[in-house]
Amino acid sequence: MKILSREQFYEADRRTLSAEGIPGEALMERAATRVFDWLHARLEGAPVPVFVFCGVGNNGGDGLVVARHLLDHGYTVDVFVVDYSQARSEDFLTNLKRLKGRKKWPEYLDQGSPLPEIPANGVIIDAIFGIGLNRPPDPWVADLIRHLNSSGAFVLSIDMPSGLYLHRVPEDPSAVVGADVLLTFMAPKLVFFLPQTGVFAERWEVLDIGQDPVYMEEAEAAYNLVGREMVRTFYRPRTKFSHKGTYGHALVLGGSHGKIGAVALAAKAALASGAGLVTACVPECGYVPLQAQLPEVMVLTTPGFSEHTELPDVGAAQVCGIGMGMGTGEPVQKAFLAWLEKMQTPVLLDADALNILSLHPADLHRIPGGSILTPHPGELKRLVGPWKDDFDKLEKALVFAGAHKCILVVKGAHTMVFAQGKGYVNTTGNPGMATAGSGDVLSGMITGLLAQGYEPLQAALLGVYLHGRAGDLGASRTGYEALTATEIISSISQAFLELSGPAGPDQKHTAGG
Ligand SMILES: NC(=O)C1=CN([C@@H]2O[C@H](COP(=O)(O)OP(=O)(O)OC[C@H]3O[C@@H](n4cnc5c(N)ncnc54)[C@H](O)[C@@H]3O)[C@@H](O)[C@H]2O)[C@H](O)CC1
Ligand SMILES: [K+]
Repeated sequence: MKILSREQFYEADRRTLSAEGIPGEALMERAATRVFDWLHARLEGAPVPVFVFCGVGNNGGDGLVVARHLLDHGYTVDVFVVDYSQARSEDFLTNLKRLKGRKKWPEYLDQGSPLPEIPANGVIIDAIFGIGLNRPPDPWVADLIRHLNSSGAFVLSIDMPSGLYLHRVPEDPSAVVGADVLLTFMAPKLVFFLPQTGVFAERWEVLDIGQDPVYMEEAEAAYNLVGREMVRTFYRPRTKFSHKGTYGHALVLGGSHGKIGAVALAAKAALASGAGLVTACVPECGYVPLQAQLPEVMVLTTPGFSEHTELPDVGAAQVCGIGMGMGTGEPVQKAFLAWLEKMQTPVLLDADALNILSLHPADLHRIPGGSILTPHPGELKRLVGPWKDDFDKLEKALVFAGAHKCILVVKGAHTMVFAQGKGYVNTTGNPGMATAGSGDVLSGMITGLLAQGYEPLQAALLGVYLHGRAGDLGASRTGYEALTATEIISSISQAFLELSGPAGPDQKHTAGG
C-alpha cells in the first residue's frame, strides 16, 4: 500500500474530480458518507450524544456532512464550528447551508467561548483539521483539543488526528487529538508509523473514497507499506523438483566468549527461513556448544579461543551475515576490517560489524554495494550521528543508504527499510520483540533468504515482514513479556505458511500493506 505525500493527496483529489467530472463537494459527500456509514454500522442508532467539531476548511466540511447524515438518521447531534479562520472553504460553506436547511444551527466557538460540556459516554467527531494543517493551532484551539482529549468520550478523527502535521512532529503534543479511531482517506500517512507521531493514530483505517485508480497506480510513492500483499509479489513458494543446493548456503560469522548464542540464533533462523545449508563461523570457544545444540549447522572455527583474531576468506558466491555477538576488541576490529576489504559481493552487516564500522568511518566505503545493514536505533546513531526528531532520522537514514548504496534496515516500531531513495514501513511486529536475540534472528532470516537467491532488497523486506509476523504469532501464545527470540524462530514456519494461504483475520493491515 502506498504512503502518499501532501501534494499527492491533493493531486489525487484533483485527478478524481477531473476524471469523473464532478465538483469537490461531490467527492466530499462521498468521502464523508463513508465515514458516516462506518460510524452508523457500529452505533446502530444508539442514543449516545454525538458532538461534531468542524474546522472551516474541507476537513470541517467532512464533519458537516457526517453531522447531516447523523441528523437524518435520528441521532442526537451537537455541531460546533471551530472558527479559527475567516477563510472558509467553498465546500465547507456549501455543507453549512445544507445543515442549516435541516434547521440545525452549529454553535460557533472562538477565542472567548466557554468549552462545551462533553459527557464521557459521548462520541466526538474530530473534523477540525485534516491534511491542511500548516502551522500550530491557535492557543484557544489547543485548549479545546486538550479539553476533547480529557473528556473520556470516544474520539473518531476524520482523515488526520487534528493538530498532527503530515510531514513534521507537532510542537506541542498535548495539542493533538488522541484519536480512538482514525478514518483516513485514500492511503495511510507516514506520521501514522513514526514513534513521535504514531501515538495519535494507533488505530487507523483507510477509506477508499473512489479515488482515481489510474493516478493511484501511477503515483510514485516515496514510502510504501511492507505487508502481506507486497511480499507475496516476490515470495517464491518451493517447487517439487528441488534440492538443498537449490536453496543456497548461508555463512553466519560472529560470536565471542559468552555470546555464542547470538550466532546460534542467527544460524537457526537462517535454517528456519529456508537456507539449504548453514555454516556458523565462531571462535574456538563456540565449537562444542554449537555442534551440540544445532546438528543441522556446520561449524567453522577461527584460531582465537574467545574472539575472532582472523576471519576466513570466503568465495564470491558465499552469502554472509556477520557481526552478531562478535565483540569490538582490537583483534576483532582488525580481523573484520581486513575481511571486509576482500568482500566484493553484498553481505549482511549486523550488530558489532556496524559498531566497528562506526569506530572506523573511513572504512565505510568498503561496504559492498547492495549490502544489508541492520542497526537498532543505538547502532544507527553511531553510524549516522544523532537526529533531532523522527523526520530527521528518516532523512539521515535515506542519505546514508544512498551514499553507501546499501539497504538500511532500521529496527524499531515500525521497522523501516531504506534503499534507493525510498522508505519501506513494516506493518508487522510488536513490543514483545524488544527481547534479547530478536535482532540476531532477523539477521539470520535475511541471510537465509539471501542464500536462496532473493535480491538484497527483497530479502530485507521479506525478512522484516516474516520476522515481525513470527513475533506476532509468538506473542499471541506467550504475551509480550514472555516472548523470546527462540519463540520467534519457532513461529517462522507459521509465518511462511500464511504467505501461501488466505490472509488471516488479524492481517488486515499487513494484508493491505
Ligand atoms: N483528498 C481527499 O481525499 C479529500 C479530502 N477532503 C478533506 O479535505 C481535507 C483537507 O482540507 P483543507 O481545506 O486543505 O485543509 P484542512 O481542512 O485540513 O485545514 C483547514 C485550513 O485551515 C488553514 N489552516 C491550517 N493550519 C491552520 C491553523 N493552525 N490555524 C488556522 N488555520 C489553519 C489552512 O488554510 C487549511 O486549508 C482533508 O484532510 C480531508 O478531510 C475532502 O473533504 C474529501 C476528499
Ligand atoms: K481531523
